[in-house]
Amino acid sequence: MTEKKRPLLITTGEPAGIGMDVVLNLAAEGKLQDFDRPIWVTADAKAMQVRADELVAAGVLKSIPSWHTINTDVNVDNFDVNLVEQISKQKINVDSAFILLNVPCAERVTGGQINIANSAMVAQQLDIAHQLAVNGTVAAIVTGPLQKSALIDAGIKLLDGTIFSGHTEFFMQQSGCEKVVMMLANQAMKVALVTTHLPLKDIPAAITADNVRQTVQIVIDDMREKFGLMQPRILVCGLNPHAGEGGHLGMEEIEIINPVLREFIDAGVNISESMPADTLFTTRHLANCDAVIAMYHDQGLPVLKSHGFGDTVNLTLGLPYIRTSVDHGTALDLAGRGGASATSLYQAIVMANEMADRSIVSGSIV
Ligand SMILES: N[C@H](C(=O)O)[C@H](O)COP(=O)(O)O
Repeated sequence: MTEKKRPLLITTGEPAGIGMDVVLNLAAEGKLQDFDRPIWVTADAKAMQVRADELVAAGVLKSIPSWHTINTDVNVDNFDVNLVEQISKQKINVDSAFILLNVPCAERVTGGQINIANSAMVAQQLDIAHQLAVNGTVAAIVTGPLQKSALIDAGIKLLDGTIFSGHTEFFMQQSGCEKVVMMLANQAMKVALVTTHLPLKDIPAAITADNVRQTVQIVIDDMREKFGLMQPRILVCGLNPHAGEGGHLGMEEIEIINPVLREFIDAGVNISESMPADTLFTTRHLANCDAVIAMYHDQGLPVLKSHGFGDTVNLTLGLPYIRTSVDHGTALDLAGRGGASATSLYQAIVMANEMADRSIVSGSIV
């Protein structure tokens, strides 16, 4: 038997949401065994069992998939080494769909009901994921949905002391990166963002030459490294309607965005100057483009999601490891009841697995 590759780690995120449901759906369909990598999943073991029972009772799962539970304690020294040793000593049934890393909740979980007493457990899953990925114990992280407002209400902060605004910012700060890029991808297009989770009023000030330059460079680097596209064709949205209409509808394109883009064009990169977003996102342009860079979240993502919500993957470029994610939220009304689609999670695992395989071939990660 050939040795398996390094594991992929899935975080189930908010326990009251559908994160556990979609993992169970894939496990029950045997789809977690499509990969020649072990699948590790962070969740509360008791809540996972209850959720599986609920999904069987709801007729969603025909039977409960088999998994193997390992208790985790992120506070012990060499947490990741201990974990690998613990797992290697266990006799794990080959039919186990996944290894569950038990991250206990403070209070009992009820599907659909957010309880901020359990938000620390959500953050702990991200801590575990970061540690295991940054040390190379796992090949990639695939994140399930969390409820940002619950973490904020629980007072959970990012490393820099600001409120919790998303996985993207969390992993960026934990990794000590000055800048990462949020990209969402589906069959129709890939869209990267210069700014992420900011109020609309704060966006113009965040469109600086440095920010645009760093975003473009990270997109180029990761299109090469993670997608194997050595000469990516990139189109860039302006900030203002009509990309500023020659300065009549805003000056950011003339003063900030285009000068930076011309640096890349002069260096031989296949990238546009800023284009009106409404015409950029038409079939004619998208047909000749590998990635779009949008200036802000709701300039790019509604277009992308309208072309494949449910089959879209969210990924973070510029991190020292691979992180992909589902495109949907916690769908509290569906937790434990059925109706949650696991297609985005599956696509996120497929993409993470392909990226991990590509990094082995290119030799950038052993
Ligand atoms: N902007 C993301 C989306 O539209 O899917 C979502 O808010 C998740 O963000 P994080 O991956 O940073 O949590």
